[in-house]
Amino acid sequence: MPITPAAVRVSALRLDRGSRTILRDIDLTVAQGSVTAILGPSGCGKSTLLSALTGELTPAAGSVEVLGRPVPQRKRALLELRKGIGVLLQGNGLLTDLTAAENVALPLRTHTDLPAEVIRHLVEMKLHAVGLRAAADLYPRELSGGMARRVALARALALDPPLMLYDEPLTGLDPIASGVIMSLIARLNASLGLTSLIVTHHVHETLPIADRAVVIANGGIVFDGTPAELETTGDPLVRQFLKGEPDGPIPFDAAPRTEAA
Ligand SMILES: Nc1ncnc2c1ncn2[C@@H]1O[C@H](COP(=O)(O)OP(=O)(O)OP(=O)(O)O)[C@@H](O)[C@H]1O
Repeated sequence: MPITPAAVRVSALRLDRGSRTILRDIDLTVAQGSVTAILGPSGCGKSTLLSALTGELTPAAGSVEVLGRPVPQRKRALLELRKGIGVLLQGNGLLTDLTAAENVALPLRTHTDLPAEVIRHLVEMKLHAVGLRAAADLYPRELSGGMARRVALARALALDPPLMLYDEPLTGLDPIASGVIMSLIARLNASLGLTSLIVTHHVHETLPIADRAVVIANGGIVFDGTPAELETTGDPLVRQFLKGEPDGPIPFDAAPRTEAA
């Protein structure tokens, strides 16, 4: 059987912010084609882990490989790698004076030399993929929260990245819009052959579409398994997180603080 390279391979990783160690001893291999939920209490370092994958944050120790190669330090090589990573942030980041179509076209205009007609066609395809072809000429202020998130998703997909990173994709959305976004993430992952990492607090909305759940707490990975294993784990720390209980092994009112070595 051919061995498929991992989409992400993190080994003995330590990430510091200033003099503080946020995460240590992180080992994580993400199979191509999978959907992984990265869960954990506020401030545990989920977004920090994503910053190491995009090369925004340089590891204090250990290694990070994305799409089969080490995350480079050099700016040019990093920009090249980032074209292969689609990022959807909770703030959407849509430019308010551009229409939905113009927002989706932006990465294509910036990073390719494609003729305007081809870009127009690609933008139509991306908006169609998120069910918003009819909204092409609307401005962000004319979109609902869920629609704006879908436009941002279409824009993140503009350059056909094989890896998608979602940072809190459901923040600010009502349950119906949340359901639409989650099923869209699952459908796009399957139909476009992507690999998706979803950082989220929304455990119950995310687990149904995830192949794997990783829980981060107290500076490291405290659970790594299938959603079914997560639901039945007896680990008190993980159970406390799942039930949202304030008292237990996770200090919910404070991020883990360990001084860098
Ligand atoms: N740019 C930064 N500079 C300094 N400290 C930072 C920076 N970004 C994050 N931190 C700190 O790193 C820790 C982890 O933050 P991070 O945003 O990764 O957590 P998170 O798990 O994604 O939290 P949340 O779920 O609330 O978004 C926090 O204590 C935060 O204050």
